[in-house]
Amino acid sequence: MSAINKELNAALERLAESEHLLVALDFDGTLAPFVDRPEEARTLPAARLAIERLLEVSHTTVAFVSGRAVDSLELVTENLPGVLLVGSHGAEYRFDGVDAHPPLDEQDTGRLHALTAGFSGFSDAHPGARIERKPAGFAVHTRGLDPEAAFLANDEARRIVADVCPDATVRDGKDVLEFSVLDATKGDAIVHLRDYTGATAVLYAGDDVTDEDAFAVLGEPDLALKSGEGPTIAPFRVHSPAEVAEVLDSLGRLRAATGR
Ligand SMILES: O=P(O)(O)OC[C@H]1O[C@H](O[C@H]2O[C@H](CO)[C@@H](O)[C@H](O)[C@H]2O)[C@H](O)[C@@H](O)[C@@H]1O
Repeated sequence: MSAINKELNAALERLAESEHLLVALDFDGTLAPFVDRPEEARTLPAARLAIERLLEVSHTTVAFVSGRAVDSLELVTENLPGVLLVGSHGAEYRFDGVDAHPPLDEQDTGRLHALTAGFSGFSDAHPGARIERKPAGFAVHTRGLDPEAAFLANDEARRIVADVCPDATVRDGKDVLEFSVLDATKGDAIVHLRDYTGATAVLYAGDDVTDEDAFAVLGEPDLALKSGEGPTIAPFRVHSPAEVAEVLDSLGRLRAATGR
């Protein structure tokens, strides 16, 4: 059965007619199924093919908007030329080969050092919990741990941060707890991307709580698509990265059929 119902199909048809379309996509859980080791995640082949087709259509821009550091995002998305990259939940940009790094001032740098020092013995105390470093913070991964070990790791991580950097931005994700000295959001990223590309309409697809910030800045000409379970303000929902790929494929075909 198709993931695209009548209402979603009508919304895609409308979107395909827009003058300049921005297709902005979260990565983990949206384009790529979850795996235990973040560096091993990859875009589903069907999604990659659909994105490559969208990239061939004129007046169409594709962007990946992720919580990952931009280097990690580029690695796991296997360097698709022409795609704009946003990392660290909106704090890092790599557009057309040009990087904009987080503007860490002296105070932020001090807070980042305090966080790093605070977590120095963490991995030894919590075997199996993995630390992923990012330019403005890091993530504590607990995927694969038994629930009690995950609870203890998260509990201690929160306690350390409350002690050494109480005003850090804390994000609770899917088997991951993240800390950052910056507070950029994916909503900021969409505002910036819309401005940079001159897009007249945006499709944003995402699966996690941080994607709600992106959905929140979408308006009448746009389309918000939630992937998977959980509460959302997005009016449309599909159930898996495979279904996101189906939507992207359909959008690409509709857009190409407009003669662009
Ligand atoms: O905004 P996203 O692109 O969805 O990134 C959110 C976080 O995704 C990654 O972690 C998640 O995916 C991992 C690989 O499948 C999985 O092992 C982990 O449990 C998930 O939480 C990434 O490693 C984080 O840095 C991102 O912030």
